[in-house]
Amino acid sequence: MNEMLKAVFNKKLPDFELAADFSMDREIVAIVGPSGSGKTTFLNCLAGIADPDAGTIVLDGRTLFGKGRTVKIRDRQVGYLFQDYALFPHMTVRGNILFGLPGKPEPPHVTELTGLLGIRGLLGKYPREISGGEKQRTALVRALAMKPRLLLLDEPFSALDDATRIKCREELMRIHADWKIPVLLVTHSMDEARRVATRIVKIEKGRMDELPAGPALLS
Ligand SMILES: Nc1ncnc2c1ncn2[C@@H]1O[C@H](COP(=O)(O)OP(=O)(O)OP(=O)(O)O)[C@@H](O)[C@H]1O
Repeated sequence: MNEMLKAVFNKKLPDFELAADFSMDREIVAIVGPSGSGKTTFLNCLAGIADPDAGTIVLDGRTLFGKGRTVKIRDRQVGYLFQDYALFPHMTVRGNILFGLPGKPEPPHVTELTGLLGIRGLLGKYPREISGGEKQRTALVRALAMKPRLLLLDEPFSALDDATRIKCREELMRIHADWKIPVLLVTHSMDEARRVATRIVKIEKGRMDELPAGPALLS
């Protein structure tokens, strides 16, 4: 396996310790587990929002954390779609997407993504003027705008109605087929994990375990 991401680290949380031992290729891996089990903390450590107490995180051969080194968030090239989308309310869809990108002209891949996700007509609107599904698409384009080497999605579809959720999932899978970057998807839904991911990892009280693939085992 061509290992794109390897994360082996520990982080103390109030009630237990997150013990991450995880690696992945250019695939979609679902992270499941009960509320408060450490899923978001795991993503935060990968993104650089939180630091492990000890261990290493290596992405595409580059050490992001460990061996006396902590690469800053903005230098990690990790795209992160937060649980609540976290769009800036005072910025338009275009402003949100291009925030943090150097230079003003819209890069061609952003034009392509906004076209693919059908939000070109919304670029001048503000988050309060668009629907949940449109916010989700905007947040996804923003997470992809800086061409990340790793994409983290924290319950990206949970606030959407069924039809929009199915459409957004399909779009994600199409983008993944195109970009072929590793994608980590936190979800509460086993059904979603099974539909979208090639592997499923369960976190429970900070312990990670790979679940065997196969619908019968994933009820
Ligand atoms: N910055 C923090 N300070 C103190 N405690 C924290 C912090 N971040 C997380 N925790 C605690 O660590 C545990 C794991 O939280 P985390 O958000 O990673 O869980 P989760 O699996 O993502 O939960 P959910 O599914 O509800 O989003 C929880 O008990 C939480 O209260």
